[in-house]
Amino acid sequence: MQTTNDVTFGVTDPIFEIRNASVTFDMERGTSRVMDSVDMNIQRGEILGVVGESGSGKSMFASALLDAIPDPGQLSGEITFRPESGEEIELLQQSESEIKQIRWEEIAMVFQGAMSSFNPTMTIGDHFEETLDVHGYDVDDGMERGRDLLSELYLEPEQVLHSYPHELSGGMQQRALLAMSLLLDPEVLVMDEPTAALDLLMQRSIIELIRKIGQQRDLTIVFITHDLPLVANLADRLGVLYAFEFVEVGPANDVLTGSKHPYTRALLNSTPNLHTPREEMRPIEGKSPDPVSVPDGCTYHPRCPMSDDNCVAADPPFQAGSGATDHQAKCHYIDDVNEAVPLNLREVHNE
Ligand SMILES: Nc1ncnc2c1ncn2[C@@H]1O[C@H](COP(=O)(O)OP(=O)(O)OP(=O)(O)O)[C@@H](O)[C@H]1O
Repeated sequence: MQTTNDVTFGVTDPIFEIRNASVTFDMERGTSRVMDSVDMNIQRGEILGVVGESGSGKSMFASALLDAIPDPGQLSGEITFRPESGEEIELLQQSESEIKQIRWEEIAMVFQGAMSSFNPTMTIGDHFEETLDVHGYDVDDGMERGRDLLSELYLEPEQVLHSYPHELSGGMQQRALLAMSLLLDPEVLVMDEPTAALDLLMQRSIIELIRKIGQQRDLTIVFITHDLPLVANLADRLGVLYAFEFVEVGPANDVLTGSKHPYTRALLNSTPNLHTPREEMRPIEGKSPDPVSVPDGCTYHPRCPMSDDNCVAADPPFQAGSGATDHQAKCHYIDDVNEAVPLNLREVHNE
């Protein structure tokens, strides 16, 4: 068994290095720790899929990458952003105005439900112009770029720019938001459930567009979802969140076909095949932990069929087993997991 403190996860050119990042909220009933000492490296140009159940901390992770945790949450630790050119930036040491500049210009974010990101009284064109203007970009050049982006996303530029958000379908709104997020040519796109409100067909077509645009523009994409089948066909690497921390990280194919953590395997087993619509996925047994009182030792032990006294007593470090260190899981028993939690997926592949 290879225990490793190597939390680079084999990433050779990190655009983000996240170390010991935690988010806490002081609540009446105690401190709620909704991100728990997270270490993660993100490779420049990759698509990192972040998956986990509802409430596992996915949105907190997304917000942390922009130092945009909602008040009164407290974000601590180190988040180093290494742009392609220029000096590395310690995100948590930037002033509010410096962070505002980095957001959209370097790191853009697309959330679920485009409607909440658009002002209903402004046309899409007004939004584009305002974004360019606020960031001091040349509006004419920027609008030209905006038109190109809309075309690349199979939208009719003039029609969309002159429309109010409610005049567009959900899929068109989400693509217009995607174009707006790329208007200032960011290096990183953080997407938090960007397709959740759309029907399956539209989700698939937007995923294809995200993949194409990411490749063309050397974008680094962090794609956050509770929908494993959706991200399985998109991500280069997967990070699986459970109880506010990553429990497994690795190349997407390795995680999908040879997952090392019993939680990931339960998640995969709740997905009959990776092309199944979400309606057919089964929830996994047990309840996810309350962030005010996460279990001692391995946080998954109350739900884990493999757990023993050791799991109650000691929080496992990341382990690579006999495999490469780019695929690791936080479990004491990664060498036994194949037998203890067999995968029942009929079809697992990452196209
Ligand atoms: N403003 C807040 N104050 C206190 N706790 C919060 C706040 N926002 C979220 N949380 C808690 O933080 C934890 C993680 O939430 P987060 O939204 O990151 O989960 P998630 O995995 O994105 O879930 P979902 O898939 O449902 O969006 C949850 O327990 C949630 O209740």
